[in-house]
Amino acid sequence: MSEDFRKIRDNSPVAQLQCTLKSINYFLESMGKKIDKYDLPKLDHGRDNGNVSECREIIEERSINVSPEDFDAQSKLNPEQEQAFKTILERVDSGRAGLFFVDGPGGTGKTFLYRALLANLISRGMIALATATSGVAAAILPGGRTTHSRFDIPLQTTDTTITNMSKQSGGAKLIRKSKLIIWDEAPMANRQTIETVDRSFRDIMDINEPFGGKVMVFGGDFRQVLPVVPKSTRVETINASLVKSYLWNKMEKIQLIRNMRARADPTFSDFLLRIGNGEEPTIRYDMVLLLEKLIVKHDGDSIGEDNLIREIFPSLDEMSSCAKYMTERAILASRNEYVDQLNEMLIAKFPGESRTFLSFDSAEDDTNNYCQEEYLNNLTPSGLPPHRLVLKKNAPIMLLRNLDPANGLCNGTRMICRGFDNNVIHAEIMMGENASKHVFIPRIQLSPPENEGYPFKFIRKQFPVRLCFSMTINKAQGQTIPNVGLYLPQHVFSHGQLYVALSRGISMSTTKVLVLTEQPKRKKEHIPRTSSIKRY
Ligand SMILES: Nc1ncnc2c1ncn2[C@@H]1O[C@H](COP(=O)(O)OP(=O)(O)OP(=O)(O)O)[C@@H](O)[C@H]1O
Repeated sequence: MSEDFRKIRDNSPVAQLQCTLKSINYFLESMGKKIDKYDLPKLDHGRDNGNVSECREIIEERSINVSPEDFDAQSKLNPEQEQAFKTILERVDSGRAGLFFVDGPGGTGKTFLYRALLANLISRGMIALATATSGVAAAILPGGRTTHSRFDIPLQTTDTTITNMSKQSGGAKLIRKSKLIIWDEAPMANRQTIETVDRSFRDIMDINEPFGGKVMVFGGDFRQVLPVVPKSTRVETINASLVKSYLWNKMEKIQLIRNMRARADPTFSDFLLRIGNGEEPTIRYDMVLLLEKLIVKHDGDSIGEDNLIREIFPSLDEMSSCAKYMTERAILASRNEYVDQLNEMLIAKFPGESRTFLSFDSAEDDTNNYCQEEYLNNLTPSGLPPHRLVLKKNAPIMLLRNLDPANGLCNGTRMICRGFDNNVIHAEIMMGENASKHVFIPRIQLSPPENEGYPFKFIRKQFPVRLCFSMTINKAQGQTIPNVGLYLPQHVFSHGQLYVALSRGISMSTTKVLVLTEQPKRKKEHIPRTSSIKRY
């Protein structure tokens, strides 16, 4: 690693050493560890290594390769995408400021458009940054990073906060050099987070214009999931939305309208659009009727879950080692407990010998030992791996931490478990720019977020992964899943959730829904059992 830094012009041995230590520290911190705990030369935290960081961050950006498909995307754009592409490129080439919002229902090709833009600028030697609110959305963009890690945004933002990037930092230098910055899944971000970045950019650029006069492209779909504000009312959630920001009216809106994901099945894409826009008529109790073709049938003799699994994962035994087969399918559910239940069923059916990895759980500051280990083992905080992690070779797994975003290891990255040892998992990345890359995942210490509400600091040492035959609807946002199942033992939480889940699919015949909730009765019309879902 230090070799990389040696190549940098004017880098003295001391700076080279500090650079290397800083890099190691960066990786260790992402695993919840501190460099000071290791027998290494001392890292000078106060040192201004802006030059060095600049080089590291800019070198990283400059090393992004444009894939031939992304380059070709420019010639495949549909008319609305092409218009957007031209408008944004003209703004970049003119050197003027630009603030855009690309709005389009799921599958209308927002990500496709970003990839075409990035390919064009990067291949002309410019720096164009791809960021997204969620790790999953970031992982499918070339060089994609979460906005939190890219802009060093504090966890708690207010109407006055700024980011942790200093004006001299490498991050700030990267911003100054960037010709275009993309922020995907912006509707999922709290407006204060976006405003915090705006204030920082004005400071970094020394220009009191939105985002310091940069060309910014925000994008997303307000029909999908909105910002998560813990324990908030509906009004508070709406107030946290980007549309309530002083920036919203300044954004030039670009509309994409054609569903490119489900373009081969117009009946399905029209149905999705009606669900997304809230135009699908409700029957009773705010329910919408799902088309018969989507429904997985079950009766007293068959267990619905088994039928759903068979629909989405046919011939599991023969296909278990095929990466393409695994990438193209998943069952979505609204809650972690349902996801766990389906994953347990699927790993039991999956061929091969299983290995169980138990976590080491502890409670910090619990000197009287009130928290028994057994109790801690039973806790299932969101975002943490299970205490009992059962793995098999070739099973699909999902990463739960941003271990190394620059190399595609983000919270939400889907991988295939290719092997394991006591303290390491060998995995192959399934999606995005880093697909097919082989990586090693260590056991690390993980804690739930502060607002999870435990009266002690809970620490779990485990591999930061969970099985992902099934995943939560939120985790699937932004992905195309050609064979998608939706498991609904209870009604979805929100209208957006149903829409996100269904719009991952590409056609009616490869999208299947298992509804186990009680159905409302209608007097005259026959409503197939299991065909309606509550909507808010
Ligand atoms: N112009 C196009 N030509 C061919 N395929 C396209 C085109 N635009 C999009 N696609 C394909 O359609 C699918 C959906 O596109 P994409 O993921 O970009 O949509 P999105 O608007 O980002 O969706 P979401 O909101 O769900 O994240 C992808 O498989 C993509 O490759």
